[in-house]
Amino acid sequence: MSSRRGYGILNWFCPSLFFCCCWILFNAHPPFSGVLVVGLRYMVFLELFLQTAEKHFMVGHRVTYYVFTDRPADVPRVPLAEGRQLVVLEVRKYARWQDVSMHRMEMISNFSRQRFLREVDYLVCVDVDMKFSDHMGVEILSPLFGTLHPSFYRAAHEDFTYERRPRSQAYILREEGDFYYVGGFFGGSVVEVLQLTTVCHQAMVVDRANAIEAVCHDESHLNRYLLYHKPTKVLSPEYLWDERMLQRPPFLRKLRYVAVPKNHTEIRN
Ligand SMILES: CC(=O)N[C@H]1[C@@H](OP(=O)(O)OP(=O)(O)OC[C@H]2O[C@@H](n3ccc(=O)[nH]c3=O)[C@H](O)[C@@H]2O)O[C@H](CO)[C@H](O)[C@@H]1O
Ligand SMILES: [Mn+2]
Repeated sequence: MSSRRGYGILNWFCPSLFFCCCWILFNAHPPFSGVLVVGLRYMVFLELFLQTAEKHFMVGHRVTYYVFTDRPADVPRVPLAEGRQLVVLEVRKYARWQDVSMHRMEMISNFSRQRFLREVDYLVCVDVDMKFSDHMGVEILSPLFGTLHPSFYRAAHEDFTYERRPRSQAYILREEGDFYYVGGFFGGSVVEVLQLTTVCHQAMVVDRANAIEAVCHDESHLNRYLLYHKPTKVLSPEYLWDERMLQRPPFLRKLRYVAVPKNHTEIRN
């Protein structure tokens, strides 16, 4: 693997307020990672996210966590290993959780152009309401990678929850589709992530103008993009799992990044 400046992970979360966060990893071959935390309620996830990332994520590499948030003062101080740093990037908030989630594409696109292109080689974009629970290293890195959604890795493509209304820019025909990718874990080189997030954001702008919102929001647009721009690596659901919703099948020996239980109604409203 050759990389000039780093790998990156982006993870985000935001509830009623807007807060987001990213990470960057710098090393001889540095990665970058990012998280979005918008809103006070999603801020409760950030500490465990950072603590477990320090334990499992790109250990031994130089990492920058970019935290996008509307509440910079509330970002927890978590001790970071040498060569790892946290950068807080202030962003605006949106009233609806769906808008917070969808606007991640716009934020990553803008910050990629403004600074990530210069600062890191790879971006990893992840949900913040999660924790790392096993090793996650440079094996995930590739020019463009997506992750199989843990609820759909065994499903037939006709049953994927793709957007099926032709009026939406995220529309996918019944007979099309390779995989159903999860919205909470994707990434790649900064150039590829810039392209992906720009296209997805523009598609959401068109949808809004046409008064339609894709069924799974940014995840629907991510799926449409990855159908026509094939990822160079597809990660198994080991890389994003939800133990509350799903029983771990015996062939999945490790769960590396798992959902932290949350009360959806309470946290989102
Ligand atoms: C694991 C998984 O399947 N994740 C996807 C799923 O999200 P979830 O159903 O897990 O939604 P969620 O509540 O985690 O929201 C997605 C993310 O947006 C951020 N956030 C959201 C609201 C808010 O007020 N503040 C805030 O910071 C935060 O980083 C959060 O993790 O569906 C969403 C779209 O419907 C996105 O595609 C998510 O990536
Ligand atoms: Mn989530």
